[in-house]
Amino acid sequence: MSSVPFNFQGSMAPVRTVIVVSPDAAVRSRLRLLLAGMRWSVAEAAGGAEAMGHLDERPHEALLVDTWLPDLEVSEFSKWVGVHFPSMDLIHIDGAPSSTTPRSPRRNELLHVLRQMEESSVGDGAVWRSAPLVVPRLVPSILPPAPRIVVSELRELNRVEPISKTPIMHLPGIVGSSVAMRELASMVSMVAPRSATVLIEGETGTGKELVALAVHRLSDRSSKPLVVLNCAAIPESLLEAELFGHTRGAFTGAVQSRVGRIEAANGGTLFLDEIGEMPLALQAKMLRFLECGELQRIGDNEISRVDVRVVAATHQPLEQHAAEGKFRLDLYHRLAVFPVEVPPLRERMEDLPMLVEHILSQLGLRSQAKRMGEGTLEILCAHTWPGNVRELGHVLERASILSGQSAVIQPPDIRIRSRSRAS
Ligand SMILES: Nc1ncnc2c1ncn2[C@@H]1O[C@H](COP(=O)(O)OP(=O)(O)OP(=O)(O)O)[C@@H](O)[C@H]1O
Repeated sequence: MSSVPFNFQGSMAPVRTVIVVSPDAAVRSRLRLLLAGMRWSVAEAAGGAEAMGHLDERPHEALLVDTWLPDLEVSEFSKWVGVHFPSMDLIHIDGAPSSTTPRSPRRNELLHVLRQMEESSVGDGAVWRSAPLVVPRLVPSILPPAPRIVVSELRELNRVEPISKTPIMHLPGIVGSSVAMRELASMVSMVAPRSATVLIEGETGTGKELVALAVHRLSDRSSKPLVVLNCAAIPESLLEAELFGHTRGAFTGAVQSRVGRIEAANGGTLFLDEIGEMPLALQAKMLRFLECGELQRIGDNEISRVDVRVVAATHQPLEQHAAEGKFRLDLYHRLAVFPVEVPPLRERMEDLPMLVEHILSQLGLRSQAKRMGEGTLEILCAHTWPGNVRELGHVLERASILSGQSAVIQPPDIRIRSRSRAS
């Protein structure tokens, strides 16, 4: 097959789009180069969830998927692709056929690129296929030529918490395969298709917002709006109008009538972040809405009905606050129809390597892609992460800046504020 050179001047824009899904940046970048030379426009994803994000943004013609993904079972992911994008070609990166997808004329072109890559790698003695970086013992004989994470460190981590054989449930955008995260994923997958109210509890930075997003995206409301309201970010005096809307002249400054967030979410999901910050008086009105689905704008005599699923999140001990009278107990019970707890990072440190991979690949979209040098994961593992995944993201972003032009983050680049260091 002849390859059509890619014209960088733009007269021959890339017309075919493919997502390369592999946890191995070297595999991704080699495929990107080869495919770009054949006029494929290539998007990269380090895992299944990231690939799903790309697919959500716009359709692609094909997916090249590695033999192992950090966040999803390849079979689960392939099944998901088959259901949601039945006309898209999915090819496993080792060239194995996929029974779930059709054979397009361009499939041969992609297989040709894979063969080219294999041949060029064999020439220099390297094995190109991506090895499962985080679970090296599953495929001990295949290691990538330049692993970004030192395998011995990963073995240590794997010893702490063996990877469960339970299939990984899919939570879009959420990385993790620890037992706790699998349990969370299974709970979310079960409740998402229902209309039950969900209360997401967990420390700051654990990913509660991502879980709320997953509940919406995995529900049959996903094509309808997801409206987010952070109860802590809006002054108490404005919160009621923001939620319920108002008529013109309902209060000083209400120069025109306005739809509230609840109404804006009709048919979809309303995510109330930091629900613990909602004033008590408004909690009573919220409870009434949750009980009967009826809505009355401020200043309006009319009552309307809306179909809104409510998902709330809090980092506060809401049950305790309810017992102390700081939060309405009846509202707590109404919200906590289905409570889910997002575990703190320190209780699922086995997720840390794949979170690091994920965050570095995200940072790599904005600037130079980096990998972790020897000894760096040990430093990260010694910390207790009070700010959880958000803190990890900040530490890695700082490390990435401090590493300058180098593609490798070294131990001195990792600066964790001593105030929050593990004792
Ligand atoms: N499991 C995860 N996989 C990938 N990214 C994650 C994960 N958990 C958290 N993050 C990232 O960490 C950051 C914080 O997550 P998020 O805002 O969802 O946390 P939160 O629990 O809602 O925090 P807060 O209580 O402070 O609002 C985000 O950038 C998010 O993308």
